[in-house]
Amino acid sequence: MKEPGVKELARETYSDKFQHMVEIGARQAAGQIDLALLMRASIANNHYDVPGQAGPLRYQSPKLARQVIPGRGQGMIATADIAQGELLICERPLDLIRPGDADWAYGADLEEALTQRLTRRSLHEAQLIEDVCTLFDGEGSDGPRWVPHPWQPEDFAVPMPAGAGTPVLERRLGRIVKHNAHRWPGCHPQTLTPMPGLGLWLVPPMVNHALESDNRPNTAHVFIGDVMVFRATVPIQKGEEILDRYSTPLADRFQWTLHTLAAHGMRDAAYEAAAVRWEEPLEGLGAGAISETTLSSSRKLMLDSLQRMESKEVWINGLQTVSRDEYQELKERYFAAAAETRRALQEGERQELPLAPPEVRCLNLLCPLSFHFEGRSSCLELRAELARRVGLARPFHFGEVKLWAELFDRFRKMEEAGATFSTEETALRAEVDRELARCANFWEGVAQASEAQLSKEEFVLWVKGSEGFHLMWFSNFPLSKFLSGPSTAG
Ligand SMILES: C[S@@+](CC[C@H](N)C(=O)[O-])C[C@H]1O[C@@H](n2cnc3c(N)ncnc32)[C@H](O)[C@@H]1O
Repeated sequence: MKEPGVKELARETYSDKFQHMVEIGARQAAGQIDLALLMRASIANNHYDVPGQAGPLRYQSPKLARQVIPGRGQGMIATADIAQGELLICERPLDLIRPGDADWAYGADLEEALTQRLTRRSLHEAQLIEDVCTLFDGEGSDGPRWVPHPWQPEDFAVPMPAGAGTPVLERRLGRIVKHNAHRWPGCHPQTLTPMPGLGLWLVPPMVNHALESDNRPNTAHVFIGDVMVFRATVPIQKGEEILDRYSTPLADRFQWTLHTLAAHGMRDAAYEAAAVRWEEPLEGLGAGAISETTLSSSRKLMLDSLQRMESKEVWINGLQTVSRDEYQELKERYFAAAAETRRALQEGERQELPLAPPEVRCLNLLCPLSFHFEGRSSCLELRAELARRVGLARPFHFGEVKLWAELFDRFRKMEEAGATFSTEETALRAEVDRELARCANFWEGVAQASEAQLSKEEFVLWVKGSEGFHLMWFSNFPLSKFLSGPSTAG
């Protein structure tokens, strides 16, 4: 008689639910993960996590392999060509500290709290600690560095990791957390105030950081509840390294990124040189790279105008400290500099950052100023410009997704409140719809909108639940003022 396979055995022996789990497991092992289902499940669970029935979720594409990369420890290499949009990693955390947990507190040292948790768990969870100890601990030797005690027949429990419960293991776990833990974008369920957590995943930390000299990252990630998902943002050829970036394209100071890198023991000469070019001091980092090039004249003009505006401390002293002429000048100079960047990107030149922190500051400042001087239409346009620039710099990054989703939400709320739209606003709304659909199709994993399972509204609900909308002035500007504010005439 033929031995039953796992599925048959499950069907005959266990409940329907167990069989369902086995089938989900089989599908997920092959990468057939229903991302729309996960997004819906995460919405239903208040974005906290996805229910266990959604599957075991430790998927790593068979086209990825760990390899030693000179100067970088280990990294992930493509062992076959990968198409844009392919799912690379989909995984639940090994551990995650979230708001509401006993050891979470606003402003608490979450790295320390996570280390303490892992130390406690190391006393009785050998598999967990074996997994954790495959991660980079900052000391340079490659590969797994934990050896279990050999099991003896007289042992009455599973083998404990060598050194479990000792300060030596605790210190090592601390180093592993420092180098591999990931900020988790949580928010208060009612107020949507950001309340980040900190987690440790197994496969995502194998992805190294793309330095400026590496070209742009070829992957991006999002969180669906507690699940971390990576997709290829461009086609990746066999042999290429999979690279993300440990920094946000929305950083409005070079320092942000430089400190993130420093925390990882890394420096990026090209990025430091860009900071020098854009006249930001490299505080606390010692001598940085010397920039051999200077800013192009259009960027220099934009920077001069921005610095003049910033010296007025507009965020403290109010928008009225800026004259209409000064506003117009900054806007024109921004668009002249941006046109140069777009041209260079189209021609494949990479002399300047695709989005520099002063440009982010400039757009963040122009957004309220445009409302003040020109009205709603212009303000929406400048917010969309930020989304476009983030999309150019880091396509499909969650920052881009969030900006389009927020604009979609804003337009919908304006419509619900009875707003009528100008011709420009109608055209902009169509662009927002298209861009949001592009982002949603990418993360849901469908080729075109007609195959999507989630409506745009559901997608936005998922995006909003993960961290909320909270980026600068626009996010906090009340809808009512947008309905009754300055007319769209200049
Ligand atoms: C999350 S781990 C990445 C995997 C790690 N390379 C390994 O061997 O397991 C992060 C650490 O990898 C190293 N790393 C990542 N990207 C790098 C890069 N572009 N250049 C040098 N080191 C890098 C840094 O030491 C960083 O703290």
